[in-house]
Order: sequence, then C-alpha cells, then structure tokens
Amino acid sequence: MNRIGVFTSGGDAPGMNAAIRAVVRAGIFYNKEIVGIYRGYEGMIEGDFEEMNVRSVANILQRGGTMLKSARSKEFRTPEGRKKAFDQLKKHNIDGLIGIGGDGSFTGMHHLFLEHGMPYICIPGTIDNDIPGTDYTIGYDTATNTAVEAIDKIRDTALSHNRLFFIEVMGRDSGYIAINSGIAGGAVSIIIPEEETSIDELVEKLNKGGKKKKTSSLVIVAEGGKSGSAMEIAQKVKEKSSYFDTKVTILGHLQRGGSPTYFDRVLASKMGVAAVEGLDQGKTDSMVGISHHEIIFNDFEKIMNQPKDIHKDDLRIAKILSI
Ligand SMILES: Nc1ncnc2c1ncn2[C@@H]1O[C@H](COP(=O)(O)OP(=O)(O)OP(=O)(O)O)[C@@H](O)[C@H]1O
Ligand SMILES: O=P(O)(O)OC[C@H]1O[C@](O)(CO)[C@@H](O)[C@@H]1O
Ligand SMILES: [Mg+2]
Repeated sequence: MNRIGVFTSGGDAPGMNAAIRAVVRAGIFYNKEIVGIYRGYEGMIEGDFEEMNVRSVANILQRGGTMLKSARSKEFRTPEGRKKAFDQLKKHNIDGLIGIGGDGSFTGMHHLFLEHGMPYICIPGTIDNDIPGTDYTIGYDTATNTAVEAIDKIRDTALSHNRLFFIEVMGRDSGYIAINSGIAGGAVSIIIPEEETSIDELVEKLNKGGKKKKTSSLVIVAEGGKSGSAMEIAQKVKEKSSYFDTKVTILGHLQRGGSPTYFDRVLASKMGVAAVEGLDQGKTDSMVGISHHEIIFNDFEKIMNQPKDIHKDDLRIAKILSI
C-alpha cells in the first residue's frame, strides 16, 4: 500500500477536517503518498484529485465542514459509475481508499471493493450516529451540542410567553440527536422515528402538565418519523386541543456546521490514524469504530445488516424526568 486516496462523502459533519488531517499526517508518517479526492464520489468519477502534504492540512483541525468538500452522487450508485471511479483511481495509481462518511458512503465503498477489489477503510463521519459498529460517529457530539444550545434559547421564549414549542432536529431516520438533545434540553416529550407516537397520548400529557400549572413545554421531534414532521405533529395537536399557544422551529442545517467539539476532534484524530494503520496492515472492507473507549474494526457484512439499537433506556429516563 503506497498511495492512499482520502475523501469525504454524504452530509458534511463537524470533525471531518480533523479526520482528513489525521489521515494525511499519519499517512506521511508511515511514508505513504496521500491523494485528496474532492467532492466525494462525484470527484472520484471525474478524477478531481490533488496530492496532499503536511501543510495541506494545516489550520483545519478546528474548522467545521470539509476542506475536500462533499457530495451525494447518483452516478456512483450504478455499476457503470463505480467502474468510472475505479478507472480514475487506477489512472492515479491509488491502491487504497479511506472514505469519511455515513452509512451510504460505507455501502458505496463496499460495492467498489466487491466489484473491483479496491481495498478501503471507512471512517464513520455523520451527525446522525446511525452506523452500527461504533458508539459514536464523528460530528454527532457537536451537532447534539448545537441542538441543545438552540433548545435552551427557545426555552427562554417558551417560558416568557407561556408557549408550547415543537422543535425539529436532524437525523434522517435516526433518533439519536433527538433523544439526547431532548434529555439535555429538558423536553416534555421526544418523538423519534424508531418508536410509534400516539398523538392522543401526547395531548393527554401536555394537558396534564397544563393542569399542574406548567405554562410552557418543549417537544423535540426527529425528522423523518412516522407521525410526520414537527409542523404536522403541531397541527394535529392543535386540532385536538386549543389550550396551547403553539410554535414550531426547525433547526435544520445549522446542526451540521460549526467548530467541532473537543470530543469530535479527538475521535476524528484517533480514527484517522487507526484507518491508515489498519489499511497498511492489510485490513479492508471494514470500518473503524469506537467501543467502550477502544478503537475497533468491524467488517461491512458483520455490522451493516443489523440496525443500530436506539438506547431504549435513554427514552425511559426521558419519560421519568418529564413528569
Ligand atoms: N447502496 C449504495 N450503493 C452505492 N453507492 C451508494 C449507496 N448508498 C449510498 N451510496 C453513495 O454514497 C453517497 C453518500 O450516501 P448518503 O447520501 O446516504 O450519505 P451518508 O454517507 O449516509 O452520510 P449522511 O447520512 O451523513 O448524509 C451517495 O450519494 C452515493 O453516491
Ligand atoms: O443536506 P441534505 O442533503 O439536505 O441532507 C439532509 C440530511 O443529512 C443529514 O444532515 C446527515 O445525514 C440528515 O440528518 C439529514 O436528513
Ligand atoms: Mg446516512
């Protein structure tokens, strides 16, 4: 393994830059050549490559976003698109890949490996924390802290105006950001895609709070849930009870940006070094992860066919605390 390509793919996540830096510096430390691939699989198909050196990654550790830029590529989902990407990698003598991205990006690398034998290691970088085989993905801690900061601010207005707020957080089909920002932000209820939510039970809970002189409430809603968006849930609640002055805030992409927390920087640094070492030692079709504070590797087949369990106990705790 002499020349390693590094890229970021899927939604950007705070800490991706720290991971790129770690891959480039560890690669150079182990006498490898490192090639940066711009715009994820889109840039891989087009051959948008650049040689990286120690200085290419100076002053990026603390920055949000990704200096290599990111993309979602439709073409890479096809065997023809992946063949084009592989031809570009061969043309540039790249003999191993380190991709930083979410479950979709990992699946893409797996297909490239199956079809063309390109060795790779995935570094889990997504705010969603929705990849099995690691306790944490890069960006999740920062995004959840950002959500909590926003929730605290909304609470000020909720309290001052006696309002009920529905706050929608990101997480595609994953309730991680919702559960933990909900616990940290003192939400009365947390609605996640992994669990059915009864609107009647929610209204009953809110009414109960109202009777106990609770004048304001925050409900955290994860996007992509079966009960609908925060806007739709708020509407359904309004139809069943006119008791509340109701507002909706969608936090959206502000959760994806900003300077990474210390946790995400350290996680990204550890995972970046481990990915280079793993690839150099012959590991492939695998993802670096963290479990009980230890760096681990998991093969694609072992982890990607199982759902990541949402912590049922966290939901239980949220329910106890929101009486
Ligand atoms: N099943 C698949 N087969 C081949 N390529 C895939 C597949 N799924 C995803 N990809 C590729 O990976 C890219 C990124 O995937 P996706 O948009 O799902 O984001 P992700 O990596 O899961 O990150 P995030 O969820 O944080 O945005 C896709 O645009 C596509 O090019
Ligand atoms: O920025 P885009 O492409 O709209 O994607 C939004 C999605 O990306 C994420 O931020 C990360 O996967 C999800 O939480 C969200 O559903
Ligand atoms: Mg994903």
